[in-house]
Amino acid sequence: MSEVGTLVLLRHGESEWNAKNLFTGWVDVDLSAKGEAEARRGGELIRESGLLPDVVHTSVLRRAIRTCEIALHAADRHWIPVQRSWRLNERHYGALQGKNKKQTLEEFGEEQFMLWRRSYDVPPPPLADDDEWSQIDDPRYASLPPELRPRTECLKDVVARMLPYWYDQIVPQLVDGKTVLVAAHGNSLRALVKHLDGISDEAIAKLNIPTGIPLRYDLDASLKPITTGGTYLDPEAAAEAAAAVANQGR
Ligand SMILES: O=C(O)[C@@H](CO)OP(=O)(O)O
Repeated sequence: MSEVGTLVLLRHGESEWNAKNLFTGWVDVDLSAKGEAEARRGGELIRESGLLPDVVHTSVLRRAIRTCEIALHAADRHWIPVQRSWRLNERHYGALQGKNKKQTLEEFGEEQFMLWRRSYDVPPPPLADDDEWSQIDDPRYASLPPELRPRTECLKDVVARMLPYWYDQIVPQLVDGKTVLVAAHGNSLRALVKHLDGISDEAIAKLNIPTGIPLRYDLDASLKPITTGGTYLDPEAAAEAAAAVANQGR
């Protein structure tokens, strides 16, 4: 049992671009039909486990917002308060946004591909402002000062922009004893898990988070996980799906 509230992490269900094997980042794609079903199943797992969230946090991207809605509907918790922040967005994938993962692997080779995809501190080249997949004119980021608006990010950058939200918005609710659901993305959740579990910059490269399977973290009074790595509500499906994420591009 947690000494504070319980944290539940949920990566969005499969997106249309996950299905097409495209780097996505801040591009605002929808869920695929399979992703909608995964989100529903995620909500059912939440309901069956009795882990009923008091509050939910999402990114400002459609795939996380819709996953949250579908899952909470299935869990009969559609009415809880929602907070959204760009700080929970997927990693901005820079010039890789919109590119096919397999073609990128073939063009640049395994080493460069994995550096861009999973190294802690090597960002892809920046995305040009006039690129069709740029978010530079997107009204949802209009109030962000220029120095906070990424044109590319590595995981280290995601940790740096996500942590203020963790400390200011999520931690106070956990300390208050709430069950807090965070519906976000593969790499923004990797950033959070790295922080929670104290994973090294090298070891984080091997961690992949599957779509649509809730990951429960019980925390002690100092916000450290009681079980390192947390517990997936469907561990077998999570192991299989995480291996599939690791193999994308092949
Ligand atoms: O394309 C992306 O934005 C992410 C998540 O789908 O991909 P990856 O797992 O390759 O970091």
